[in-house]
Amino acid sequence: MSMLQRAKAVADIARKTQSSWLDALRPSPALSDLPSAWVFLGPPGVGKGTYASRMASKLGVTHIAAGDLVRAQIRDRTPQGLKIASMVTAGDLIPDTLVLELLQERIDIGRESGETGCLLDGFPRTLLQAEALPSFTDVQLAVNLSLREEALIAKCRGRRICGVCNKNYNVADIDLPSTADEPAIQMPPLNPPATSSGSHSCREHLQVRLDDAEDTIRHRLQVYHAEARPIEEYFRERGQLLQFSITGGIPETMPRLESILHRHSIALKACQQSEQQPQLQTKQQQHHSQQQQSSQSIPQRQAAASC
Ligand SMILES: Nc1ncnc2c1ncn2[C@@H]1O[C@H](COP(=O)(O)OP(=O)(O)O)[C@@H](O)[C@H]1O
Repeated sequence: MSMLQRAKAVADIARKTQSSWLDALRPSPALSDLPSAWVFLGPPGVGKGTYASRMASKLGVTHIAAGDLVRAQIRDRTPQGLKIASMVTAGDLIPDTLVLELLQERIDIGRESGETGCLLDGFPRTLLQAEALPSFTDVQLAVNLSLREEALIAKCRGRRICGVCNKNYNVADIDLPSTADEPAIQMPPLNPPATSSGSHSCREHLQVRLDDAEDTIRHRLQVYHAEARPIEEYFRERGQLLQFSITGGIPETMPRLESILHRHSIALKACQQSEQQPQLQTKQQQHHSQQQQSSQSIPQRQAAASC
């Protein structure tokens, strides 16, 4: 085999391995005709949008950010947008009925264009929203991101958005030592590229969100803490809650998140398959699978619990 042939063979194997890895990672096909969904929970500034959007583009599924749907209404000065602008600027939540309407509309448009799965971020934010979610998506997993409070505030203050393409950047350079109860955190800034990629240079269009003023950030965190517990409980009771603590920047966090989601997805798919053939499982097999479950990781056990 020539050097070139060998290189091609290696590249082929790498491509196949990568695509089967991605296939396993993708949200499972929904059991109903609703789109399957993973939701990304967590406080303002934790990086829900960053990780959900990167994960979605990696998996080829849609990323839907509730905050973007809300801001589009304000930007387009729709009747709803005019009603909610001051609530958003003050850091308050907008009414459940309105956010549910916006999400339902977005999911319907996606279904018409053939979308079968999505990663949601910034939704649900109240228990009522969590309870309403199964009427329009097949929720399979809730990834609950967490990060030290000082880092959350620094990240919200450092957030910059490109006014042209809506891409998120962050100028905060976070380096917090560990404390008795908290891990050290190191997060370098995420600056826009120095050169323009395509039609514009993000560097020239960076904007600060009105609700990223320090007082408003603290208020948003209070609002988050007031609503978060019951939502986490809701998903925990269903075996769908996956806790994920962030301690570093994107290059360190993304592979860790991918690998935990990968394990979770495999377990969930195995679970769905066994659900489709429950009658084939003998008592002996059940005993064997119980033994295996006790050595699974937390997400695998959660997935098993949810099936
Ligand atoms: N699910 C939701 N329910 C109610 N209000 C929402 C929801 N999602 C977004 N909003 C409104 O949009 C604002 C911005 O949301 P988002 O972009 O997700 O920011 P962050 O997660 O940084 O607070 C929120 O402070 C709130 O006013």
